[in-house]
Amino acid sequence: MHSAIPLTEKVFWVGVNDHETDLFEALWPLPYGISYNAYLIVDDRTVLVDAVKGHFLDEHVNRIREALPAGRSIDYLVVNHVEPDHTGALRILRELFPSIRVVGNKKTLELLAGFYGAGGDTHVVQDGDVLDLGTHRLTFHLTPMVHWPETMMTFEASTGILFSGDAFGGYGTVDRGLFDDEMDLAFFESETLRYYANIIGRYSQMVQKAIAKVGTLGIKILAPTHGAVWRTQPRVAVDWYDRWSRQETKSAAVVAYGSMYGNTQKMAERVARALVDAGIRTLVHNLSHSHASYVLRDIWTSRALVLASPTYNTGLFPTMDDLVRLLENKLIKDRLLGVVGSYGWTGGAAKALTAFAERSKWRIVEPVVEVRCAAGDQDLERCAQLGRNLAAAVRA
Ligand SMILES: Cc1cc2nc3c(=O)[nH]c(=O)nc-3n(C[C@H](O)[C@H](O)[C@H](O)COP(=O)(O)O)c2cc1C
Repeated sequence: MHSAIPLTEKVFWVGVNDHETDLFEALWPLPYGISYNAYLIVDDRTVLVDAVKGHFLDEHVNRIREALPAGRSIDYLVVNHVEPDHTGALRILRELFPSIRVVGNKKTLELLAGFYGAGGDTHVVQDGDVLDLGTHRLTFHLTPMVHWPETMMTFEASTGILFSGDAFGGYGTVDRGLFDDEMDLAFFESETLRYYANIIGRYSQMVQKAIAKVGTLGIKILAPTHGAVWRTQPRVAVDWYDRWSRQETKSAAVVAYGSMYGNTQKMAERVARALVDAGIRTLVHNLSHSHASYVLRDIWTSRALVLASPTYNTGLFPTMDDLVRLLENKLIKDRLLGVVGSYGWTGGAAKALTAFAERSKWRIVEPVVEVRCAAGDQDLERCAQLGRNLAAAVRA
C-alpha cells in the first residue's frame, strides 16, 4: 500500500496519489486524480527531492521511512518549486527529521519563509551549483517562471535523472503505472496537455528557455512533480512540451458556444458542420456543459476557433466571458477566429468577441455572423460560409 518505488537502486519515488481533491488549484477538475511526486536519494547523504501536499503527509512519510536505511535520517530537502502541493508537508517534515537542510535558491527560501516561517537549516544554491552526496552529484538549474519565480530543476549526473518540478508533468494519478512504459500514453498525453494548457501554458516562453537549458544534459530519466516518470522515452515528454510551448497547432478547429434558448447553438452547429464537411477535425463545446479546462486543452493545439455567444446584459454570455478572459490570460497566440453572435434588441456579443480578437492580434475570418433573434435560412448559409472560409484558412 505504501511502497516506495525504485527508479534506480538508490533513488526511490516516495510521492502520493491524490484521488480526493476535486479541483486542482481549486479550479481545474481532476477526474483521474493527480500525483505529487517526491523522490528519495540514498547515498552518503540522503536527499528528499520535493515533498507533497500537507494532507498526504502520513503516506509520504511511510514511503520515506520504507526507503531510508535503518538509522538514517534525511540530510537535505531540495525544493525545486515552493507551491504548497509540494511543500505543504514541510513544517512537519522538519519536526520529524530535524537534520533536514532545505536546499533552494534565494527566491525559494524567501517564499518558504513567507509561507511557513523562517527557521531550520538552509543551503542556498545558485544556477549551476553542485551538491556532492557521495556517488550521486546534484546540479541545480534555475528555470524561473516554469511556473513560479523560484522554480528550478535538479540534475543527477550518475543516473541521468532530471528532477524537473512541474515542467513535463501532467494530471492523473500514478497508481495506474508510474513509468512511461507502464502507462496508456494516449490517455496520458491528453491529461498532460490539459495540465499544460491549464497550468503551464501562460509561461510557454519560459518553457522554451528551460528546454534549451536542460535539453543538452543527457537526460535518461525525467522525474517531474506530477504524473509519469519517463524512464524509457524521456524525449517524448520533452517533445510534447516543446511543441505545446511553441504553440504549434494542428489543422483542427474548436467551436465553443454559449446558448440559453438554442438560437446561438443552431448557428454554431451549422459552422461546425461546414468545417467537418470540409474535412477539418472539429471539436464542439457547449460552455454550459464543458469545463473550461477541457476547452482550453482542445484550443491549445487547434489552428481555428469559433466563438459563438448570445448578447447577455449588453455583453457576452457569462461562460463565454470567462473563456475569453482565460484565453487572454493564457497568452494564446495567433489563431484564426470565427465570430458568431445573436441578440434580441441592441446586441453586443459579436462586438465584444471582435474586440477580443483585436486585443489578442488574432485574425478574424469573415463573415462575422450576427443575427437578431432566431437565425433564418440565409443566416444559416452565412454560418456555413464562415465554416468553409475557416477550413480554407486552416489549410492555407
Ligand atoms: C437574461 C437575458 C439577457 C439578455 N440581454 C440582452 C441584451 O442586453 N441585449 C440584447 O440585444 N439581447 C439580449 N438578450 C436577448 C438574447 O441575446 C437573444 O434572445 C438571443 O437570441 C439568445 O440566444 P440563445 O437562444 O442562444 O440563448 C438577453 C436575453 C436574456 C435571456
